[in-house]
Amino acid sequence: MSGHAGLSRAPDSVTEAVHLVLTLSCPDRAGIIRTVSSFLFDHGANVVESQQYGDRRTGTFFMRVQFEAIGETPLEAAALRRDFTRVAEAFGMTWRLTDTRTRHRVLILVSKFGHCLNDLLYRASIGALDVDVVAVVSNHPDLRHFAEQRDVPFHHIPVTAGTKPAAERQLLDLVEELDVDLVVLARYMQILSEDLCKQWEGRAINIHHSMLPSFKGARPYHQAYDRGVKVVGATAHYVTSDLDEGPIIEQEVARVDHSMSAEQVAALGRDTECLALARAVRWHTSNRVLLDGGRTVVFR
Ligand SMILES: Nc1nc2c(c(=O)[nH]1)N[C@@H](CN(C=O)c1ccc(C(=O)N[C@@H](CCC(=O)O)C(=O)O)cc1)CN2
Repeated sequence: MSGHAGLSRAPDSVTEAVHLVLTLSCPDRAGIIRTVSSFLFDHGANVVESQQYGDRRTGTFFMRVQFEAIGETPLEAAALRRDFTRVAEAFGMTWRLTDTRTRHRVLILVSKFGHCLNDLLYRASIGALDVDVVAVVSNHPDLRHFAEQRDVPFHHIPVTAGTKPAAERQLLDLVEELDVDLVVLARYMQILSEDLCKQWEGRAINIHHSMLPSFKGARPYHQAYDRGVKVVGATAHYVTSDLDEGPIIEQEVARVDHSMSAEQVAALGRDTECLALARAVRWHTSNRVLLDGGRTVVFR
């Protein structure tokens, strides 16, 4: 999994508009926006989109700037990165510079429920998600056809209590071998170890089938149905070692009522899972999600 703060892969086309994206966070102070915009102008860049947010709670400033070259002279990402390092150091910034033409390599983890997998594969196949799904991995064989019918390699890595460490080693090796940028847990029903969560920090997204923090853990739809909820929903969040506690990226809900069966409630919930997860993957792979402690800032 490429973890450096730069371009993860040389883009495969020079015909698209070259848009670079700079994301940053730092202690808030006056002059950040002026400094960044002057830097970009001085380096021949024209800003096409800029969003920023100052978190009064933590005194942290967040910014996402998307920019292109002014005129015909192409932008030099390496030179921009070298020169921006000085600016970043002066402001104590955590930052990343990426190219919108670089496609994230995504590995999808599933168990036996295939609705999110199918939705992600379809969206990727029609370009609604600008990602390359390089593999599907499951602890069960059931969903092999979903992957292979879309020409995506399927790897069956069974997991039992006794084999979990070896299975995670296999998974880690596959992620490294395929140079995966993002792991998506699309109803993967295995708890990842603390070590795996550390290695994939900020690069693994899970869909939980409830509106967290409500109904954590197992069988959340049944918990919600028994509680008599009037909305059912799903939460896409980054994976951490604290189950279902990772920073929330997106949530979606659907209205339910007393006349619906548990299966009807679950069916509506599954639709919200697909929506929440697809949005989270889209925003993450567009570098629109920034970590703000245990929360996120999403420049949608
Ligand atoms: N370290 C983390 N791992 C996982 C997370 C997470 O947030 N942190 N999210 C889960 C998904 N999930 C709920 O959304 C979930 C999955 C599995 C379990 C669970 O109890 N699994 C059992 C095995 C169950 C089985 O074999 O069918 C276990 O792993 O012992 C609870 C919640 C994905 N992983």
